[in-house]
Amino acid sequence: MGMTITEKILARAAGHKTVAPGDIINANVDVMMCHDVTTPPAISMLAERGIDGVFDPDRIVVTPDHFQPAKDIKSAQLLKRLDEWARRNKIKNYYPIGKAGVCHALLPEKGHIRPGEVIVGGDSHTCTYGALAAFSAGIGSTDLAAALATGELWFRVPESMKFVLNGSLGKGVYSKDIIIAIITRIGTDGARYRAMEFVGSTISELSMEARMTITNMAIEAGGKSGIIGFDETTKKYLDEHLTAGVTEYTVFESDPDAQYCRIEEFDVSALEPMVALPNLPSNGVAIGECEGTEMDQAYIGSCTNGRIEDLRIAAEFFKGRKAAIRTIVVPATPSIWKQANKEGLLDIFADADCVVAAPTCGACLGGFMGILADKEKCISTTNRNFVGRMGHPKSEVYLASPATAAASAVEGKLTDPRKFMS
Ligand SMILES: CC(C)[C@H](C(=O)O)[C@@H](O)C(=O)O
Ligand code: SF4
Repeated sequence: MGMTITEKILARAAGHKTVAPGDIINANVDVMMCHDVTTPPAISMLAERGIDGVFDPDRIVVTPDHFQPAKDIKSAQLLKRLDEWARRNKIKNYYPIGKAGVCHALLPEKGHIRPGEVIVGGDSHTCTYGALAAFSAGIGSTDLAAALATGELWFRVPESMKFVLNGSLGKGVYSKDIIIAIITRIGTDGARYRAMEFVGSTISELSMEARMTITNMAIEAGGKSGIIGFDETTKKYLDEHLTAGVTEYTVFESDPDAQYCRIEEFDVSALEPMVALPNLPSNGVAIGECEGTEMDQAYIGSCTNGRIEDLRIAAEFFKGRKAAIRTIVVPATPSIWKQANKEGLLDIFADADCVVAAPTCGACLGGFMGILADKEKCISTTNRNFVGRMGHPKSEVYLASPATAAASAVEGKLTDPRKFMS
């Protein structure tokens, strides 16, 4: 019987010829992503057992991102513990403040993600890296502690669910709209503990950055992981980014007779710009159904849509225009920030009265910056719009693409981006 790409990657990591959904395996972990929220507790758990060293420092990548620069004494303490631990363990892939960026944008950009590998991270959106044909899953601090100390982790092999996307995206419609539409169709538990495999002609046409927006939100449908097979676009991205460290990788692909627990087909050519209404990412509606709803704030950034392509798309809407509401733009990594500066995008944002901040998760999870007050509404390019996600429990978050967020910022209300596109 054939195997899916996910099963093949897990079989190899476990040293088995084959695996099947439901198997419990012990897998070798190739990369472990550590940030400032969930890693300090893992460090403490290990310390309580007299363990300070790590199994292999070269497999660990550390970047503070959620509360950096420190917003208060508590976050300063977390950053300090992470910093001291990373230095003590001589973790060469440590990105201290200044080099640090939003983890899921930084790791692919710096060449830490390779096809065929098993990657875990102490963050639910670690599924992002599956866009590069890797198995990648978010884990909690306890699992992270185990992986850091042993280099291995157990998994139950997930069933795979196939999403066949065909058709070309219309004007003003992006990969963010696709993933909001998918989650709206299957629900926030529609892919619970499953590997979401995205295939089809639409995927082939998408850039690597646009693909990462899709895999990033696999967890919002409950997915264990999201994955996209290797193609020319993957290769080109890797050629440009795998410049240091390990440059070899193994390409796996799903067999034609691989088993899927469910197959969902989408024709994206008729898709409209989507908005996920409060308070779930599955509350997607076409922009026409919510247009005109007044907003108080716009946020453009995060591991979902804070990459250079996203900023380029957003900047088009602000050229020669002003933001009608508070608008916060956060390039996800220092390189993205520098590139946006070089291309004049930061000037466009500043001239439009947007606030441009340094790379951080800050605003995305209501950590700091851009906290919403009672009853305030924010159009956001992020991945979650849960109750209180960006501030007051009575505030509201509307999820959309950078184009819809930027158009809405200019108008001060939910706006169809196609209005500004010729
Ligand atoms: C703080 C962190 C553990 C959390 C996550 O796991 O996703 C955060 O990144 C989020 O987006 O809510
Ligand atoms: S940008 Fe937002 S969603 Fe992504 S890791 Fe940071 S807090 Fe989580």
